[in-house]
Amino acid sequence: MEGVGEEEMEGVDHLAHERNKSEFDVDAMKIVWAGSPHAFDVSDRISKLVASDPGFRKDNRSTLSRKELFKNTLRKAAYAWKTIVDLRLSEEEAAKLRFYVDEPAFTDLHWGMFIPAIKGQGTEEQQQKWLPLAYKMQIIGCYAQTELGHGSNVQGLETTATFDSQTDEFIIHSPTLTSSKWWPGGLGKVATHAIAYARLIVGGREHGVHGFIVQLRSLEDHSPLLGITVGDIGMKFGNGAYNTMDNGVLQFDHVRIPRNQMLMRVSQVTCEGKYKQSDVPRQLVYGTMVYVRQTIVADASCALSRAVCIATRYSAVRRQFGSQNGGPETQVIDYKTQQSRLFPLLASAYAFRFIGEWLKWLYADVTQRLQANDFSTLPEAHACTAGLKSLTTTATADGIEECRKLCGGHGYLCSSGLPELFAVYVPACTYEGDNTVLLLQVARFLMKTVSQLGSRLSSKKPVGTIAYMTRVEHLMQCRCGVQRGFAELSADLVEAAVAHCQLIVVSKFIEKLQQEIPGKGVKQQLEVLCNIYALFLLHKHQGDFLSTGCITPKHAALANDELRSLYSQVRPNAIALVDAFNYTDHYLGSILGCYDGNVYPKLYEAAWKDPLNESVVPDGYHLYIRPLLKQEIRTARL
Ligand SMILES: CCCCCCCCCCCC(=O)SCCNC(=O)CCNC(=O)[C@H](O)C(C)(C)COP(=O)(O)OP(=O)(O)OC[C@H]1O[C@@H](n2cnc3c(N)ncnc32)[C@H](O)[C@@H]1OP(=O)(O)O
Ligand SMILES: Cc1cc2nc3c(=O)[nH]c(=O)nc-3n(C[C@H](O)[C@H](O)[C@H](O)COP(=O)(O)OP(=O)(O)OC[C@H]3O[C@@H](n4cnc5c(N)ncnc54)[C@H](O)[C@@H]3O)c2cc1C
Repeated sequence: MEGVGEEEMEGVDHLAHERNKSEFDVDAMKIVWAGSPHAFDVSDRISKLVASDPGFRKDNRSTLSRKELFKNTLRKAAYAWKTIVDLRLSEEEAAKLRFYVDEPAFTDLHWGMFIPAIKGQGTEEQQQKWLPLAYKMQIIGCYAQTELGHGSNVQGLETTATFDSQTDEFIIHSPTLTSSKWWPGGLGKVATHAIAYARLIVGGREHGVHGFIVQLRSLEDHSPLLGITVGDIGMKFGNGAYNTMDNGVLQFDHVRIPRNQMLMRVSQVTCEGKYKQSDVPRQLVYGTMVYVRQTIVADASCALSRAVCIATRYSAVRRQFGSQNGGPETQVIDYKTQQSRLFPLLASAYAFRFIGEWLKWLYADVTQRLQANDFSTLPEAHACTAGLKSLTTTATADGIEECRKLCGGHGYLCSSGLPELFAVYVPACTYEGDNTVLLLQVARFLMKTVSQLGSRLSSKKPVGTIAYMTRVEHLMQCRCGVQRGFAELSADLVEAAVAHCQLIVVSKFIEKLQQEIPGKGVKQQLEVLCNIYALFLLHKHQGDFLSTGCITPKHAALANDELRSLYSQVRPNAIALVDAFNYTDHYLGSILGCYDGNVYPKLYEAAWKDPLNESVVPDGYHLYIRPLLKQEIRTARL
């Protein structure tokens, strides 16, 4: 372009000066972030494969109508599946490919809930029948639990499954409007089968909510089967965003299914109509939700790190005020206020990465124990997955919005990638369990633990977390001490639950640092981030900590001074710390966050691609504006 200055030239790394400041081995940190050299290799290879394939382009999403958007999502899902089959990708590589395609779609629920539900709650025989069909995508499944009238309260679901011993079948029925299944992803237009949750009725007796495999649509022409009314529930928050997903509505009108389509690992119904409850806790029926909650924690670190990567790179590019004698203005990343807003989010992204790793281990451990009928850690696993899902999704949703604000006006452009990221992400605070409802589960668990163990919740925490542990105990004692009911104190108990989850995140970050971490300066950077995460929360909740007496106002002031010092230590490494996420520009989908930092020319170029700029004179000018300008409307009205 005419008069393009050096600072606007393509192919120049406008963040090179920032990258040269790094005090640690970025490639080694990429391995830490990915989890292992193998995980890094898979991630790196697959993200570049997706980024380089025009079949996965996503920069046009905000200009498509809902129907065009949805059809494009189906195209991409089919294209992704073809790529997986043609390249013979492994399950791990296929999951990474769906992740980097970065579009909410029916496949999320097919792979993320339908298959895990059959694996977790189906008998061996049921797994052998249904899993091969599901793995080959010869059936497409969804997870149909929530209803119009009930979501949080699973025991309040109204759909019925009545056993007919004459025909050895269950009759699945929606007795009321509010029993209509409502929200299941993939249900609206695509799924051929559902895991439907219904109240089991055998011989006139109710046995609570169980899961059933129900075919919804013909595998020949995709038409709904007899007794099935199904459709999409309509537009959701944001324009593109989650509207690539067909969240659906479903009504059953006395739909008959064979008895062997009730998921029978946890409990069984015999052909004689006998209900048998295995000697496993009934809550295993909820096992799929526990599984998805732990994946959502890992996903939180991905979403938050994307937003932080965009905001950090742009904060290093953006200059505003502070020019000395005509020199360059100040990079906004150098302002202490920008650092105090941005760097705790950078630290949180790493903290959530490591807690996600630990939770994955905890879930695998509890699953292994369940196989040996050892249910001893199930309550803790439920409380941890519920609480950490709540904590990390709330912090991530708030963090993405903060990153948008950290980018000023340009953060509000779709081309920044932040509005879409926020709109796609925020339902994570609701789905898989409303965050408050889940914290109440944690509060119940804490109450039980306090009553069993006395005041000390657990001594199994690293030294650095004594203040955090004392805070939880103090919050619990203040609430449990008084003789008022759980409901009356629930708002306070939820605060104690949050404090407990923050204690877990801090202690697991500290434990991570006790491991061998290779790479020049890598461990030192993580120690800085761990201290930022811990001290930022201590500063934010210092009222709690001061009331425990385990820190004094002087300590609180020192902590704040230390935070500022830590921000200064992060500053030269900030760009390298977000480069370590190893995101492609395609996956980031953000002009503000592009790797080379060449923001302004890209913003300017993108503007002209907007359909509104296809004509210089906009549609509607001659009909509405010209008459206005020519006073024709005014005289006409007179
Ligand atoms: C890749 C990323 C993107 C992923 C992309 C994903 C796309 C979107 C996917 C969204 C899919 C969905 O939203 S699927 C639908 C999600 N729906 C939900 O999460 C519903 C949330 N509600 C529930 O989970 C339940 O209703 C509860 C836990 C809130 C209440 O259940 P309840 O049956 O009434 O039980 P309650 O009386 O509270 O507790 C009885 C006892 O059971 C225990 N208990 C309760 N639940 C459990 C459990 N799951 N596991 C073990 N134990 C449990 C309690 O601690 C208690 O123990 P004790 O105290 O007696 O010892
Ligand atoms: C994008 C998206 C995708 C989804 N996908 C699926 C899916 O694939 N399959 C599926 O089955 N479901 C799905 N859902 C449904 C989702 O799981 C439920 O919406 C969620 O569990 C919350 O339940 P609810 O809607 O009944 O909220 P409610 O429980 O009605 O929440 C409303 C308010 O009531 C409060 N509240 C409720 N109970 C209590 C209590 N006991 N104490 C204090 N406060 C309380 C909540 O905190 C909240 O503030 C999806 C939802 C969304 C938004």
